[in-house]
Amino acid sequence: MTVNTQPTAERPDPRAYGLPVVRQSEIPAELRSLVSRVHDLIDAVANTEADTETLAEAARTVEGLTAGLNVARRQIGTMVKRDEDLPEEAAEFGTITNIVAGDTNPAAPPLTLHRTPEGLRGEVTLNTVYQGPPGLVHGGWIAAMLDQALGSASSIEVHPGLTARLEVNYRNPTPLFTPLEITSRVDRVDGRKVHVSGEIRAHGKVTAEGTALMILIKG
Ligand SMILES: CCCCCCCCCCCCCCCC(=O)SCCNC(=O)CCNC(=O)[C@H](O)C(C)(C)COP(=O)(O)OP(=O)(O)OC[C@H]1O[C@@H](n2cnc3c(N)ncnc32)[C@H](O)[C@@H]1OP(=O)(O)O
Repeated sequence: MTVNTQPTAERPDPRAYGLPVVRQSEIPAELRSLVSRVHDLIDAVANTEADTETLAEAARTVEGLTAGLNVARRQIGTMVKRDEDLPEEAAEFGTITNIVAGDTNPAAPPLTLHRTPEGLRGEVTLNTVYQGPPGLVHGGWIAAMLDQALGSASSIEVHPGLTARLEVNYRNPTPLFTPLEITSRVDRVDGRKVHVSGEIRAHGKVTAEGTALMILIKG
């Protein structure tokens, strides 16, 4: 997708870029169930010490399932429309396979962010699939979650944009298997430049802080 990043006052409609849009309520319960089970499967595969016969049988089964699902694939860039209760021009769009928050991505935690009077807030608990150092969240993944939270703050509060610069300060280790609170907000808007910031907290203590510059895309 080529994104034209000229100044604009109106929220862009992905359909104008030839991108299909799926409403969240249109995602079948069966697909949500499959995504959840494969999410658990990824964790099981990453950690299994099962015998080789069990592993070989699992590989054959998964290969067959993969072929069955690949008979019909979504277009790259398919978007999901969130906040369905909001008018079209105020709704948030995101790619349906987004690695941090995608509704249909079994590798995503997923992180769901909600509006608060201060900005956005979400909670997520990560397992060893997201592990870097022993028992801790991978630093790249911390950056990815902050990027998502900061980008969403711009997208929801101002206008969608692309990350031009992201800085992360790792203040304390971010633990696995612990509810993480993620917050973000818009600090300043300067034309097409949106300055955003956010934090990740565990047990109320900041583990990572992020600041970013988002450049607004044209609608
Ligand atoms: C289609 C439907 C849409 C729906 C959509 C929904 C999206 C829903 C989002 C959800 C949340 C996602 C969260 C994940 C967000 C990512 O992961 S985005 C992916 C990672 N980022 C990228 O791939 C961006 C790659 N970089 C680029 O494409 C281009 O450099 C940029 C950022 C678009 C800017 O290029 P440009 O549009 O040509 O802008 P340019 O004229 O160079 O600069 C404009 C201004 O910004 C300044 N600037 C630009 N870059 C920088 C920088 N790095 N440092 C400082 N200043 C800078 C310039 O100096 C200029 O300032 P002024 O002269 O106006 O004072």
